[in-house]
Amino acid sequence: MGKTIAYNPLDYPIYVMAKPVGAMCNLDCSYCYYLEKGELYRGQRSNRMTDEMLEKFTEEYINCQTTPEVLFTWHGGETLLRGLDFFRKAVALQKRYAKGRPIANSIQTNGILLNDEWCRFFKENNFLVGISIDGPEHVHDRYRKDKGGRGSFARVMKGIELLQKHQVEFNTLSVVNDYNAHYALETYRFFKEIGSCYMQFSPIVERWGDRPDGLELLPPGEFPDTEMPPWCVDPLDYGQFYCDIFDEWVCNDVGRYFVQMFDATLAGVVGAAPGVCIYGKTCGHAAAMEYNGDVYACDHFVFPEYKRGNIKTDTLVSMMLSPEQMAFGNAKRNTLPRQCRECRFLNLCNGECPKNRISKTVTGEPGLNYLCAGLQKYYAHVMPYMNYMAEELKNQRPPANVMQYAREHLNKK
Ligand SMILES: C[S@@+](CC[C@H](N)C(=O)[O-])C[C@H]1O[C@@H](n2cnc3c(N)ncnc32)[C@H](O)[C@@H]1O
Ligand code: SF4
Ligand code: SF4
Ligand code: SF4
Repeated sequence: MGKTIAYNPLDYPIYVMAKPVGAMCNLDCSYCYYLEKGELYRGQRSNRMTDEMLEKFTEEYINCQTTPEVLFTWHGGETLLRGLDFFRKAVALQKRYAKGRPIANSIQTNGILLNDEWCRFFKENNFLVGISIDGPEHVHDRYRKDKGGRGSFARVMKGIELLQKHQVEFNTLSVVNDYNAHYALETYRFFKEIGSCYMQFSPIVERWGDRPDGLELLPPGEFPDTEMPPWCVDPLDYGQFYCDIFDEWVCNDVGRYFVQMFDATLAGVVGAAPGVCIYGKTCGHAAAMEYNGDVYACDHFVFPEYKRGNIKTDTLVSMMLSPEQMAFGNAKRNTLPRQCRECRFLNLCNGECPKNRISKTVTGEPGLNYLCAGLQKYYAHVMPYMNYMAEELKNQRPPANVMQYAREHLNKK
């Protein structure tokens, strides 16, 4: 595909998560889906984004946004390994090409390399920092280890203390795996204690396989009966994890702590957009760009068959509006099995993420989400409280009123 369209002609948001470094990290988390992507770039001289690529991306990314504000999202590998100078250049380039438009930056990191200098930079430039931490020490260190097999908890906590010292805005990103699924309340309370007001919990759902390109984790649709790594979460445990956290949240924490899943569910109940692709009707708006400019359908679909092109030869708009990418995004809705189409929670769940649709329905139809049983358990559990909050919102009263109702109701159970 040649470079044709440079400006976005549609009211279609385009997000591209950029990777300043490829599959390079100072940790070696057992469950990491990303480190093996180095196989796709074997033999390359470097896996760091060049300054030229950064400039090209910055200019084009700003120009293709239809909203006044432009949000840059930086991910890795370990994002901070690209060094502070790179991000100083990034901010300078953003200023140059934004021509007065507001710019926001969010960066995802394991937190190990944070020091005073990084934190000052984040504070001065208003970065939102996402920190990966799975819970208290025994939970976090279960899988988030370094290459010598040592847990990384103490180092991450030092990083969080530095962020707090410099008053950098941060949120936490955690996985839900076979282990911490059983420590829901301990994990949630730990995050409250360390001052994480915005929490996101992502399930681990992976399958092992043997692909000719050297990748060992599979996209959906391939090798249906293959083995799952032991750190994957059981669907019902996943549902219970959220139910346990919800009960504490709905009695005490509404309006003080934000859990992405609860916000998305409430949005669905009031008929608003969920704010996160996973629970949306369609997806495909958020691509991932490798350090060398290769663009993939989504960060969870970095496989050669989902590559949309390279920013050196194709524009972001032509890649994001390509028939393949549009079909990818619409497939989220168009390939739902009957069980989902007839599900009473469809408008909230929308079949969750297509990456996790690796199971079959009771009638043997493929494409059911692996987490379905847990999702149903969660939605059934929270519905009375979500409906209560929706009613309060409709009557222009604070949704936090639900706490009184929930305390009375849950205590009776
Ligand atoms: C791949 S890392 C890259 C950024 C950085 N190194 C970090 O750890 O935050 C991004 C996020 O993906 C999560 N993650 C890693 N492997 C995963 C998997 N198999 N399933 C779901 N999330 C995973 C990590 O815990 C982390 O929060
Ligand atoms: S720190 Fe991030 S990139 Fe590194 S191994 Fe862990 S999850 Fe993967
Ligand atoms: S595949 Fe999943 S993570 Fe990727 S855009 Fe779609 S819903 Fe979001
Ligand atoms: S809860 Fe299960 S059946 Fe219902 S929409 Fe979600 S995945 Fe489909």
